[in-house]
Amino acid sequence: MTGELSPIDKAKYVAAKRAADYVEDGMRVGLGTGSTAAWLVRCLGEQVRDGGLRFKGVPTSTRTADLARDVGIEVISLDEAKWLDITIDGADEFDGDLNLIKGGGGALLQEKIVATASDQMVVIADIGKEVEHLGAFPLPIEVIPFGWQTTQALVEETLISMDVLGRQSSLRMNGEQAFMTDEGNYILDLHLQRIGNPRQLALVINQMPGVVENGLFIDICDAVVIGYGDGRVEIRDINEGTVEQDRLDFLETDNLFTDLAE
Ligand SMILES: O=C(CO)[C@H](O)[C@H](O)COP(=O)(O)O
Repeated sequence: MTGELSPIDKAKYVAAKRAADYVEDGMRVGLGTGSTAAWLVRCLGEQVRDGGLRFKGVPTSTRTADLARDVGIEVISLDEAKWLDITIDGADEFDGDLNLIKGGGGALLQEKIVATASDQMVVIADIGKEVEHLGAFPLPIEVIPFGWQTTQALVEETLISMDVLGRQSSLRMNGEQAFMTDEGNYILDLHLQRIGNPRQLALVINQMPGVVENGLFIDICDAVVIGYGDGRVEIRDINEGTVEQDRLDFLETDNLFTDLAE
């Protein structure tokens, strides 16, 4: 494994590294899913092993649970934790109101449940995830397998009648098979291009029979830690705007990769 990261991975890494500072001894922490969240889990694992950090993690997917255990984080279920101090997770898009599209990794249901059960949600993202209007990234919706094509037709007809759907929706695949979520459901990706009213859309989609949840996170995120490929990080807070601009170096990255390769 090489120690050299691409600019986008550097951006993800510095965002995750900075966000790890939010975690304090004794906290119950929601751990997101995806490549940026994986950096966070590795950074936190390092602090547990080398710095004596003690916290309990609630993963948002089996992937994150496996990684968290591998790096030495104590994993508990959401029901054991009951309520969380913070959730830190990635996103596919964030806008100026810190509304999000999530679910590119297919974990949106657990991610939304865990984030909503937290005192605060902090998103970690490279600057490429910032958008003026949500929707260029296909909006994932989780549907139950029973009658999924009927659900898909209902979603399409409703959204076309609302002038929201640009193109068709597609069933997410995993090779030849339908992609299956941790809950045994399917994902439909909606190709919308631009979402004019995300709040209304989220409500409309969730009212349809067969839909379990959608990937719009409205009024859930409190702050975004944004990483840049040159090592800069910026923190945007929902109430106070940009609250921090800093620069992290990458010296520790090589250690992290060496550790992972061992
Ligand atoms: O919502 C997610 C998983 O369901 C991820 O947080 C989102 O897809 C971002 O992933 P990445 O950090 O790999 O870009």
